Amino acid sequence: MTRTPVNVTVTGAAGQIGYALLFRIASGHLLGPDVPVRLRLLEIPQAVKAAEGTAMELDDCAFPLLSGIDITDDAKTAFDGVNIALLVGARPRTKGMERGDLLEANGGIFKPQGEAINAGAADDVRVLVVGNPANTNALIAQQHAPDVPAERFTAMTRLDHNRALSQLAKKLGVTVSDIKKLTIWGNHSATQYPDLFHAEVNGQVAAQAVNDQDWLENTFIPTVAKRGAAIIEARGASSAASAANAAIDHVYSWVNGTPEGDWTSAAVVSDGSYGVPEGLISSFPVVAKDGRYEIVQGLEIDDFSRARIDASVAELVEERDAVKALGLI
Ligand SMILES: NC(=O)C1=CN([C@@H]2O[C@H](COP(=O)(O)OP(=O)(O)OC[C@H]3O[C@@H](n4cnc5c(N)ncnc54)[C@H](O)[C@@H]3O)[C@@H](O)[C@H]2O)C=CC1
Ligand SMILES: O=C([O-])CC(=O)C(=O)O
Repeated sequence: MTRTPVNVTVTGAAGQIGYALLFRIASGHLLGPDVPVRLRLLEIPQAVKAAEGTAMELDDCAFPLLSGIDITDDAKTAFDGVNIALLVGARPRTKGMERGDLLEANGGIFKPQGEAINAGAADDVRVLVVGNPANTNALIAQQHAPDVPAERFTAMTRLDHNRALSQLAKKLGVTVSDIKKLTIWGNHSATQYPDLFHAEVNGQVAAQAVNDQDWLENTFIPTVAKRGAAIIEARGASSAASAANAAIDHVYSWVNGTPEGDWTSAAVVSDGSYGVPEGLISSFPVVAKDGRYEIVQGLEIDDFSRARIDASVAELVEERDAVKALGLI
């Protein structure tokens, strides 16, 4: 293998998503079957030993594409020369914690990580934030990386997108490959809006193919939007393998492009499209071309969709204002 390895940094590497993610990165699913990778694992000091255990297992897989693993508890070291940064580690909400406390605790993580990316990342760095609240954590990191083009900071709504594909495919008795142009709008939270009015199923508008407004409004949207909580309820732990899978999908699409005639969903920095305030990191329909995510333009938004997009964006504005008030951005 003569190609220079791509430096991939994973934060929260010893966590449950990290465990589901690292083996797939090392086996070539993140970037492609001919791209060697070098892994950097960032953890808090107490979890470095567990990350070392995962690294031992990665060694034991003898992945031909894995050219090395470094483990550190220092953000500067972790992001030095990084090409792909997967920010998974975050402070989970614990009992009695208010939303503001959670935002503040995560500010303490994503501010220094943004600064470290600004200081040392490779010119082509691409950042995906998975750790919740993902959109606002991405905003905090992005705001502390002024030398990195803002478009390189994204947050993950691909899991919501994949969840919506599966729910719709089941309802219509089709396969997920029959569905195109599905969109998740807004925040990765229960206010998100999975949109079937622009989606197509074998060429027909998905909402028409469903032809059941009650299902769309009272079953489909809440099932997708509250799926994270349903998984926690069923599994006793939050989504891990499906979240890792979505992170792989997000980066793979970003680097390798979305198929002609289709798009996907990602939370990207708003340029003001669809009335989403400029600078917010909000989910949109996006195509990936030449290594860039671009917001799909020109979709007509009816009143039903408008109200739901606006509600989710309003929540993002609130989160942004809260982290601003805390001095985190
Ligand atoms: N955007 C999305 O669709 C989804 C997001 N998530 C979020 O992903 C995050 C990770 O989930 P899990 O892996 O299940 O959590 P986990 O608790 O199993 O692992 C998190 C890891 O992050 C580490 N960590 C904490 N602070 C860190 C720091 N400053 N630097 C580096 N590492 C740090 C912890 O030591 C821990 O090992 C959570 O915030 C979760 O809510 C989960 C599922 C889907
Ligand atoms: O809901 C959670 O805490 C985890 C999450 O983000 C998801 O599964 O979508």
